[in-house]
Amino acid sequence: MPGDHAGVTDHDIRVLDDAEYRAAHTLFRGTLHYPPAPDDQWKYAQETYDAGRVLGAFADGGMIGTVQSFPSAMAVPGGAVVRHAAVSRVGVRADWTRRGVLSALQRAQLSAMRAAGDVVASLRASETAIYGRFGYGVASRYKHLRIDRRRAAPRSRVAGRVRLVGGEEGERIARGLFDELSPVRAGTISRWPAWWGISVRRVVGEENLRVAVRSAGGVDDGYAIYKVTPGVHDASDEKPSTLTVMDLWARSAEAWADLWLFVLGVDLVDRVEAPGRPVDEPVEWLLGDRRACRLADLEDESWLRLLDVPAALAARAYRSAPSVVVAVRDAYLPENAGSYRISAEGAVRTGEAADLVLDVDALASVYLGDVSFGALAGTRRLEVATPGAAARADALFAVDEVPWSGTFF
Ligand SMILES: CC(=O)SCCNC(=O)CCNC(=O)[C@H](O)C(C)(C)COP(=O)(O)OP(=O)(O)OC[C@H]1O[C@@H](n2cnc3c(N)ncnc32)[C@H](O)[C@@H]1OP(=O)(O)O
Repeated sequence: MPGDHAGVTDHDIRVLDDAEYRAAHTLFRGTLHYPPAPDDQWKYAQETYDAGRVLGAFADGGMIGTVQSFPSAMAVPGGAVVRHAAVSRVGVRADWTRRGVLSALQRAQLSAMRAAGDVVASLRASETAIYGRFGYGVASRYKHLRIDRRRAAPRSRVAGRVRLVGGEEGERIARGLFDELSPVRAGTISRWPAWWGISVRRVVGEENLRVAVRSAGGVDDGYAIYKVTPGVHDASDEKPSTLTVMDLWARSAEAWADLWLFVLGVDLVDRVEAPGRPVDEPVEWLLGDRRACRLADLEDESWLRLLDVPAALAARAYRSAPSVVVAVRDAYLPENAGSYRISAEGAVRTGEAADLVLDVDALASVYLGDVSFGALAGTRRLEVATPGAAARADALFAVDEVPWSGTFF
């Protein structure tokens, strides 16, 4: 497959074999300005390379760019779960950027993922300018909470039992609970087995991760993975002792509250940081002083790509409301382009005139319910051909819970 940006065809794209994964890993890390992974890190990273899912771009006899994806599934509004590719490790060598190498890699990867039966793909973007052109739209956001633990004054105490579980047993319990609790909320995904190795097991020794498991009546029903970075309390160089919540999932509101009360109760901690949390998580309501809990950041989380638009539209549920015809443009996967009639019964292709016209990245942004058609119309991200159509679409696409992924990759 030759590269095809602005007529440039000076590089080739192909699927890598396992002898080439380490070079791809080194290339990607280099684009993020990291040195090659040492052997003890590579041991975990190499398990995340899947046959057929890693592409490389080649020129002058060497690798100049790479992309890959992990096999996963994603929950969509209404509770259905669709095949999902978690796209990651996107990089082009600095001496080959802005010559269409990523564009060619994207074209090849998008087609390959669709052909393999993935319905959606998602990624976490290093920069916001990169992925919209390839059809990815922001479809969920997360918040980063920063809690002054010494002011927080929790209003209640742990009601069930929370215990620290070390080693393999802690990971085993966390994985079991996670697999039950995700994918469930729209936007949540399944984690591929190697995720746990590289994101948890590798980090346990390096960063002193702790796994807290909550139970009631002898049944485990939630967990939190956290780490504590001891502070410095010299008058000249004050740094707070910080507990960071890495992962927290619970089967019930009771379990959720207990896990938060537990982390807020760990001694010799000044600050609790919780990045990557759902936008609607009501932590401040647990506290006597709600101002101890600050919103440190609100960021784009999932950049979603609808690979198979008819399948993705058919998979999600719609509310009862008058139907609407949506026309979709898709430059990279033209088989998705066309009009779809969306009603409470589902979504079907149609030849009827469109009420709304939008690009596939904008469709991805409304798909899980994070933003409304009305908001996109107001910001000129979609064309309204029939007055009132954006409100009709919003009634159909309405969701009860804001989408969230909760898995960083
Ligand atoms: C999911 C993840 O892995 S996120 C990590 C992404 N990787 C990085 O951030 C590592 C550092 N950056 C890089 O490796 C490269 O700059 C990449 C991969 C982001 C882009 O690769 P390139 O080969 O330069 O992209 P390519 O030449 O195909 O660009 C296509 C278009 O996107 C634009 N573009 C690409 N990257 C950027 C960027 N970082 N900022 C602004 N515009 C960009 C180009 O200008 C071009 O626009 P045009 O079509 O109007 O000319």
